[in-house]
Amino acid sequence: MAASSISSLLSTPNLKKNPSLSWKVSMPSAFTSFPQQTRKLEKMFVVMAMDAKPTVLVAEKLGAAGLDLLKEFANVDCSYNLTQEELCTKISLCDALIVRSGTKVSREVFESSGGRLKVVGRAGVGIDNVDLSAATEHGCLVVNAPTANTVAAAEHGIALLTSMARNVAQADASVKAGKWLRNKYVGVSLVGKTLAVMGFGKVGSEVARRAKGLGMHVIAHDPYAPADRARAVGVELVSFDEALATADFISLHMPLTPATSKVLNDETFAKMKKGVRIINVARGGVIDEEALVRALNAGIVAQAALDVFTVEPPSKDSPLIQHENVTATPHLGASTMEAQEGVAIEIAEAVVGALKGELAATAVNAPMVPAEVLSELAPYVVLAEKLGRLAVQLVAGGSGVKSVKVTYASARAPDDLDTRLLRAMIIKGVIEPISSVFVNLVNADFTAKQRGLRIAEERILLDGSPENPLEYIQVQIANVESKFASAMSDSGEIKVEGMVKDGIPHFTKVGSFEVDVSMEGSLILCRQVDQPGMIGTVGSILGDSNVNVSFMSVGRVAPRKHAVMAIGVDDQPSKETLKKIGDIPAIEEFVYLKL
Ligand SMILES: NC(=O)c1ccc[n+]([C@@H]2O[C@H](COP(=O)([O-])OP(=O)(O)OC[C@H]3O[C@@H](n4cnc5c(N)ncnc54)[C@H](O)[C@@H]3O)[C@@H](O)[C@H]2O)c1
Ligand SMILES: O=C(O)[C@H](O)COP(=O)(O)O
Repeated sequence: MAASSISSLLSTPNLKKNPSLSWKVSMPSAFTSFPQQTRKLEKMFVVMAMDAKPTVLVAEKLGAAGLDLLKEFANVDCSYNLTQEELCTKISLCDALIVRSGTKVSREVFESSGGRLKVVGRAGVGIDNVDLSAATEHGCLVVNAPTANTVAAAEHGIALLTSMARNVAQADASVKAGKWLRNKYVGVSLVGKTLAVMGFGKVGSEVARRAKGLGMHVIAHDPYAPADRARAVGVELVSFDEALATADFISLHMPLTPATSKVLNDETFAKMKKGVRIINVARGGVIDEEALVRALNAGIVAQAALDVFTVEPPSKDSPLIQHENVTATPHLGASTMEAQEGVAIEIAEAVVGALKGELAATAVNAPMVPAEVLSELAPYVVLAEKLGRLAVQLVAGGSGVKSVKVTYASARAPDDLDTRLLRAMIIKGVIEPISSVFVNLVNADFTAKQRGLRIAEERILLDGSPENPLEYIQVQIANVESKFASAMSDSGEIKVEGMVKDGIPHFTKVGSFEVDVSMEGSLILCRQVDQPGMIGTVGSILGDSNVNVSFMSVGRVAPRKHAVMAIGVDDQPSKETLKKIGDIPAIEEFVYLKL
């Protein structure tokens, strides 16, 4: 593939005004639907012959500066507090929709749009309220505003920390009720106390800076953050268990992902210092709320200050909300004048740009590249992203994900294979599973740099026929510990490798073990004593749990020594099923990875 054809991937498609029509927008967008990697690539050139301005539905309050920007370009319908039914009715007349966290943009909304909806703008960071798969399948771009409310969220986290420590909310309510209970609301000091920041990203690092200013000793847990970045602000990165065991205060700032769902639960509360205090301005789902009530009643947790909840708004009668040691705010982390003006401008610019057919740096399910360019690279793009996902999920700790080395083995001459697209997808695969950031072709290198992630690329020129772009791709992550020791190379890096077979991405090597598994669904890796019956034993456990196996392969360095079994599964096995596999005597280690 000539380098020049790739450069067009990074350019902004020109908007062609068609004089024959009052307005014509061509939005070149080709989405590779990663969840269905084998899905034939679809080229979706959306042509909107517009006799009038596009219509933008603003379904939640948006700052005036953003509304003014939108009105210069489109008809703007501000309709708040719509029911799902009302939203589905209105959306069929709209070209763009802007929401915050309070509107569920479900598959039904995209279906009701009838193909007219071209972009959804999330005026904030988290897009867990938007059905991304449905958006992509319906050719709808999703953009967000990932940075404008960071400081606001951090300030709210500090506000909750300090007001909780001094019982401000409870004391205020009692004074307003005509009481004067000075002895009841004796608080605790912050200076010298230990704050554990769980998730050292944009918000978490800003909270850490402010807590240091309050004289607190700040530690952080974030398996993926570079240690030197934490040290730069006087924060020590520690293990999850160490954070729980030593913190006087715990502040949550990780995204809601399958790995962080209910990460605070009965088991982890039991590991905390008695009397710990919890702050959550991330996502409600990272806490098992019933377990938190139990921990509060048992005195394990002295107080909790919560801005986010698994169901919003929470029930007024919820035991958590009604608990006297809980301070609650209605998801106010981003609710400052300044933050709301910032996200409003950011999202308005992104939505207008998208309607003009421009690639947006804050696109979440970005249009990858025109189909004709991807037609040759499509399976390798999916392979690259999944290898990145595989590698980062194996990280167990260490000094953070700072250095990723990518090796491309190809018989193609260097200038006949532009790897920028593959590089972007590997960055996407490494960052997205551990962050609320969404990586696309436009922002990949910026996002990596922002997180202190260095990507080194190497080529191996192979002999043989150059008909295939690549023989294999290898991804290595250095200076980290691995959840699966067998994934470590002889030189101490996590190493995974893959190739494309018959158009399907295959996982072909982990550490020094050769395997061969189609990269569909999810993956179980086991290292076991190489002996007869292992495939059957593991297969039976999965079968008994109704988990369908898509692929199974065994790699070994020498017979009757050790082997690695790689099992592709269509469904996520339960924790109990995975435990049964781990309990097989011959299984020395295993790990479950979502692709
Ligand atoms: N309450 C609010 O109004 C409000 C406002 C802004 C952001 N948020 C939420 O706060 C969260 C963080 O936002 P951000 O902008 O800082 O995101 P970010 O992506 O910058 O930071 C998230 C950090 O979490 C880390 N992480 C991922 N998995 C982890 C794990 N298992 N354990 C520990 N750390 C882990 C990542 O490495 C990353 O550094 C998001 O969920 C976002 O939606 C809420
Ligand atoms: O993810 C975010 O940006 C915050 O949760 C803010 O959500 P909001 O826009 O509903 O305030």
